[in-house]
Amino acid sequence: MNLPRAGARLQILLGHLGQPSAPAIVAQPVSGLASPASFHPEQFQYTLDNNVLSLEQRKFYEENGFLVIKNLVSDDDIQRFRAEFERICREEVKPPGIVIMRDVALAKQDYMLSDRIVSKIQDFQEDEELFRYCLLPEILKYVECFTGPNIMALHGMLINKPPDVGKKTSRHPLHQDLHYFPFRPSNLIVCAWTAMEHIDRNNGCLVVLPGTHKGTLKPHAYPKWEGGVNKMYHGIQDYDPNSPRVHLVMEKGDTVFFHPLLIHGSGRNRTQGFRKAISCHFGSSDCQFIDVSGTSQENIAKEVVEMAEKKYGFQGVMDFKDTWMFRSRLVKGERINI
Ligand SMILES: CCCCCCCCCCCCCCCCC(=O)SCCNC(=O)CCNC(=O)[C@H](O)C(C)(C)COP(=O)(O)OP(=O)(O)OC[C@H]1O[C@@H](n2cnc3c(N)ncnc32)[C@H](O)[C@@H]1OP(=O)(O)O
Ligand SMILES: Nc1ncnc2c1ncn2[C@@H]1O[C@H](COP(=O)(O)OP(=O)(O)OP(=O)(O)O)[C@@H](O)[C@H]1O
Ligand SMILES: O=C(O)CCC(=O)C(=O)O
Ligand SMILES: [Fe+2]
Ligand SMILES: [Mg+2]
Repeated sequence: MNLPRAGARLQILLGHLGQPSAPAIVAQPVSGLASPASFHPEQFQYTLDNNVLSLEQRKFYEENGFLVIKNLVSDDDIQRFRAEFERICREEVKPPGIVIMRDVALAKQDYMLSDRIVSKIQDFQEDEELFRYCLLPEILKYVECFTGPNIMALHGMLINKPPDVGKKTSRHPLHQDLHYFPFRPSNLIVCAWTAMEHIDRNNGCLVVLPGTHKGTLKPHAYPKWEGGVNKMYHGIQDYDPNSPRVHLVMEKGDTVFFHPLLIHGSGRNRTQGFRKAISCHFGSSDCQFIDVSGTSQENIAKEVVEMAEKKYGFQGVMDFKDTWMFRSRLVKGERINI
């Protein structure tokens, strides 16, 4: 078999295929995390006991499902991520495993690959320069409040939201990131998302529906948008249109941590600039894979497996769980289940 460059982890994965896989657990309702040492054990379900968050911050996350930390990532680091992103767009470096996405409205313009057509890069775990983001102590310090000490980087993205060409394709429909993930419990997963410049409603800031992390995972599908929808940008069909929305205005370096059930999206970019953010999903390595067969996640599982088969050029050997197994990397503590 022609092994892809995605590296050792994929080889290890393939070596294990055909052997009995780790038992999958079935999706279960989210139960509260025991927090024996907590002062108010019954109060905290979404955060772990720690000395990092103030009581006020902890209560805010519990209630709202997100927390913004101002000025967390330095200008120097952001400059380095930007420079590496530009190198990748110019194809000066080609990190294995990376997935480059163009906006659907720009896809058919056959420009050379450049930072003016790339809307997002996914899976930068093999790019040591971008992966530095997932290792930053100031990020991990907060991540640990949600995941505990054994931390996996599950998925990195650098988002380069393009100016909207008038078709509104630059929007990201309202969704829950958990839709993409075959592991649980959800409370041990968190996204860190850092603004790489000033971001507000003009260039398409993050929009969140506070408190929705207390709900369940909703069915997702492609929104019926006239101007087209980007590949895999599934959205929630039946969200309450009157549910209060918060537009997160952020400065360069500000970082929001949010729960994978929090309903969020991002609006149209009305400026001529490419709005940049860098993010990573983290999870506890104590999480366990679930079998998504027969659940609302079946549609995305099928798409991701098809994409992975296309990318790596073989069929029928990978399932949804495998695609996640070889992309994730340990960043702190010990690797246990995932
Ligand atoms: C294991 C490897 C797979 C990993 C995949 C990544 C999985 C991501 C899941 C993680 C979720 C994390 C948490 C939440 C994240 C929420 C999201 O961001 S979901 C959005 C993620 N989507 C992607 O990452 C898509 C990745 N992009 C691609 O794979 C490609 O860019 C592509 C969209 C498939 C196009 O690739 P390519 O074939 O190289 O491009 P072309 O040859 O130019 O076009 C072919 C064909 O596709 C049309 N097209 C191009 N771009 C898009 C687009 N953005 N949306 C829709 N359609 C697109 C193009 O028009 C061509 O069509 P034609 O009819 O065949 O001419
Ligand atoms: N018709 C729609 N269906 C589904 N999601 C939508 C729709 N219109 C907007 N959204 C999503 O809802 C979120 C919030 O939209 P909202 O209109 O409040 O803000 P915005 O689009 O960011 O700002 P503005 O309306 O000023 O452009 C965005 O994530 C957007 O992608
Ligand atoms: O537009 C953004 O930066 C957010 C995108 C997002 O929510 C996602 O990719 O999961
Ligand atoms: Fe998201
Ligand atoms: Mg709008």
